[in-house]
Amino acid sequence: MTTATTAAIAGAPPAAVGDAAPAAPVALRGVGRAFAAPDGGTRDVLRGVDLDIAAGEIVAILGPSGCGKSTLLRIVAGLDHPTSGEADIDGEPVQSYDVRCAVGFQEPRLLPWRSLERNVALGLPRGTARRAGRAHVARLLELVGLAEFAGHRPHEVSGGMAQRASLARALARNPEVLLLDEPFGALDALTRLRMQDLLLDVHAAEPTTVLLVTHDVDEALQLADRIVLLGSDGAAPGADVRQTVVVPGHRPRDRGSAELAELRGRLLDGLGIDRHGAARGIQATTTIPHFPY
Ligand SMILES: Nc1ncnc2c1ncn2[C@@H]1O[C@H](COP(=O)(O)OP(=O)(O)OP(=O)(O)O)[C@@H](O)[C@H]1O
Repeated sequence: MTTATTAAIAGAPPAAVGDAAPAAPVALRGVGRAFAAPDGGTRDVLRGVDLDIAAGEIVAILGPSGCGKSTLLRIVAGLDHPTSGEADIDGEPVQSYDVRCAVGFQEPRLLPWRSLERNVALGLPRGTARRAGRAHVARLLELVGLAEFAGHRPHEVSGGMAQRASLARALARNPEVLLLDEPFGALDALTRLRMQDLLLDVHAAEPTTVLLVTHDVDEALQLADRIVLLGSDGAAPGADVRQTVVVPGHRPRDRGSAELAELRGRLLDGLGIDRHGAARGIQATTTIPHFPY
């Protein structure tokens, strides 16, 4: 067990700020989640999800819209709870609002009246000494290329810069597990590519475990060690792991490689998307269709 985990469980002070980010393995064992349905019954969204993520691994989750990707991420973060099964981090069950995790969303969710620097500082573990906290925030702003904009407020910077500040805020916690829910989904195509490269730089500097939900097959191929396809077998309601794909090659990968293009095709097939479009009246695209309940 890492120092930070021990601290979280025992209520002891967190690991010193500025330590290399720890990384912990994540295990999902038979995770199911049902929600109340309008007819008074329940509706299975996830069922029997089994997944092991190694410490420091980047795993991308792909699946049709509404299949339960965000729900799975929330369960790992302790923001939601499974109806069956369990989620563990470093062999210990996830707790409510688990302090071992940090979550990044599609929108930066920065406080508009605070400077970027003070927004990033919000992510520091409770009880961080002021001077150590300042130094850590400065290092993170440097890492995400915002050192010169530390004093700017969110409305004074671009959407991509705000999202970088949001990533720095998530990292400020020194998370063992970084959970990213479509973190670049709202950005323009070019900024999105830059952010993907930045995430790889950040991961090289702070090799934490990353679980990334994305709708973008190419993004998953560029960033992940493994891609997990969530979906339903059609026989029973609810989604589980349909396929796990190891992405070949070292990061950063050649976005134009034939090997990745072939894998992209296979993933699109797995998602039920016709890559040539016309045959089934669907546009060939990397955008993923809605989950059929
Ligand atoms: N708190 C809740 N109460 C009831 N239903 C919920 C709740 N949270 C999620 N759901 C339902 O669970 C299903 C899965 O939602 P979730 O957001 O996890 O899917 P997703 O795969 O992330 O979707 P998308 O790709 O569109 O973001 C949806 O049908 C959603 O309406």
